[in-house]
Amino acid sequence: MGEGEPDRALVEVRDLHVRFGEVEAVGGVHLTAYAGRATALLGRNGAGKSTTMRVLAGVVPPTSGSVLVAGHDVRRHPMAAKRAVGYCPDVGGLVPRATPWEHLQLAARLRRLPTGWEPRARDLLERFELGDVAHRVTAGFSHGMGRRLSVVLAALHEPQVLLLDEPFDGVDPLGVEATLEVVADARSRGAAVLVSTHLRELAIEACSTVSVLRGGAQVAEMSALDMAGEEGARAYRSLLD
Ligand SMILES: Nc1ncnc2c1ncn2[C@@H]1O[C@H](COP(=O)(O)OP(=O)(O)OP(=O)(O)O)[C@@H](O)[C@H]1O
Repeated sequence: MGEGEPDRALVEVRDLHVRFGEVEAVGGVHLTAYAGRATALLGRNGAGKSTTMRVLAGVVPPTSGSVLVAGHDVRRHPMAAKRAVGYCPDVGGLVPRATPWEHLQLAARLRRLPTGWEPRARDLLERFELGDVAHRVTAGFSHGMGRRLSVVLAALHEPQVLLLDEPFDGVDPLGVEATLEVVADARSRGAAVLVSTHLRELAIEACSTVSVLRGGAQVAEMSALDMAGEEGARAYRSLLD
């Protein structure tokens, strides 16, 4: 892709505020995510992680602040920003009456992927152990199967910016491993990855940087290694109170 040079910022969020009526969901987030790196968003329920992700995915507009995705302002150039992103939402996003293969076909059409995307799609389905259910409607899928398919759909077009909101939630160890591989692959081809999760240990495994949100604002940004072990757990706990 050629975007792999180190230290190239692919996500630049400055003083992001998002209001829903009386509720301030995000109140001053600053965040930079770089090519070839993965950043974890950690924080308690309601800290503003998913809302921040939704703004980056172009699903929710920012109330104020500046948000650049792959150099595109999400307000002024929403389509260009969206094209750069692959997004696994925390909930929803799947059509119950459609099969995984139909989801992939639709994603390929919407993304205008050139012919020849099918082998990668099949490979992703196999890696996430969804090959056997590729032609079964998703209505009967377990929560973890739905999570795995959402990661596959986010990764299919090899986006410059990969946004994974709670990708490990309810996912079994093989699914976790496949997700970690998708994160590693994205990093190695020069994408920036953002992972929102409650699982500190997996955040450390998947990411090099951790950003901690509290009450809609960022309260810390640190190396993932500083979050490791008992000392890291204590440091994280102290940021949540
Ligand atoms: N559409 C909405 N309308 C009203 N309030 C909202 C909306 N979306 C989010 N909020 C509120 O904004 C705050 C931040 O929510 P958000 O989902 O971003 O948090 P989160 O860190 O992802 O939480 P969790 O870990 O529980 O997923 C919460 O108080 C939530 O109730």
